[in-house]
Amino acid sequence: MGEPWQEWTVDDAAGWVRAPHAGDDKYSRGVLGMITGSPDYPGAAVLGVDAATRTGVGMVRYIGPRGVRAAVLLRRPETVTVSGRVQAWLIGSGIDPGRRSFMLQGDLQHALASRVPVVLDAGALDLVGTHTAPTVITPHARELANLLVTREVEVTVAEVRADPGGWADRAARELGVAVLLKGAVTHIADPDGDRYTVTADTHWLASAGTGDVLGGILGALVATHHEELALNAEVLTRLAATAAWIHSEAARRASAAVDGGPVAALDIAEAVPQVIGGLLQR
Ligand SMILES: NC(=O)C1=CN([C@@H]2O[C@H](COP(=O)(O)OP(=O)(O)OC[C@H]3O[C@@H](n4cnc5c(N)ncnc54)[C@H](OP(=O)(O)O)[C@@H]3O)[C@@H](O)[C@H]2O)[C@@H](O)CC1
Ligand SMILES: Nc1ncnc2c1ncn2[C@@H]1O[C@H](COP(=O)(O)OP(=O)(O)O)[C@@H](O)[C@H]1O
Repeated sequence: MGEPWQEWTVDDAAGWVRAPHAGDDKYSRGVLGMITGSPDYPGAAVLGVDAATRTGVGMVRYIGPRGVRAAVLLRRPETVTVSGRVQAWLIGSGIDPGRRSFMLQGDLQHALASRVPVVLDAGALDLVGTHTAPTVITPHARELANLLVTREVEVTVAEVRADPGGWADRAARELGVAVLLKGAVTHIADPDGDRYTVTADTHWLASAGTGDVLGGILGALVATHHEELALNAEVLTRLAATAAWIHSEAARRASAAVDGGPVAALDIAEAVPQVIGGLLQR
């Protein structure tokens, strides 16, 4: 038996955000490398880069096809689109695993050989287990069921939806990585038995691209905590829970700003700095 599930609170989240200090520069704060988006899904890259930038990372290095780079730069001109050293990778949002170009395969191999912590999302979930760096995966129920089936664990989407905690936990043990299973209640588990939940405050979150925003928030938190992660890889689950909490709270604030009305993915990214400001004041 692992630990009981613990709902991640505002005070828990406040322990995992930090403001830069006088001695910092963009590199010491952490650089997030992102291999996301594709000609079919350029928006996923734009959403993830915007969310990561607004979470307060030192630099985002975006690696992707020319047209997607242009879209990213139009929204976030501070993004650097040349390769270089990074402290963490976010890989897979908006990538079709069945349509990886030769160039993309090379970029993926290079990223996964670099041994810095990795967030694997959407079209990169199949890469779990191909590298040794600390890893957190961010599937929704269908993606988790598909991934487990490829690893010879018989499970259906309906079964994952009926027992998300049990399957997040099982996946963490089977795959040997931290798992953030998305849903109205997000379950975060790791192979050592850490288990956290984040219960979404608003169901407006159930719309296209909000998962890409969550990936950006998490990637930024992982990059900015690279020093702690180098000492203790278990920190990944706490960063994942914090990312889910910030995401939920940003959606709540964005909806509250329109009297409880609908929010779209970019609205959530735009609310992130205020959420982080509030956490820093605690
Ligand atoms: N702006 C962007 O760039 C965005 C990019 N995104 C990126 O897209 C990629 C794919 O992610 P995803 O989670 O959407 O796809 P996936 O897990 O393959 O599920 C497909 C399943 O859905 C079902 N289905 C489809 N239509 C349906 C319908 N009308 N009503 C009911 N069911 C329907 C379909 O069922 P079928 O039609 O086969 O019966 C199939 O089972 C991923 O890389 C992500 O990052 C997204 O974040 C969005 C914003
Ligand atoms: N019914 C719901 N209520 C609240 N949050 C939800 C609900 N359904 C999904 N979410 C959240 O919305 C996000 C959807 O992410 P994802 O499924 O990856 O979508 P996309 O691929 O379109 O970005 C996740 O953060 C998930 O936890």
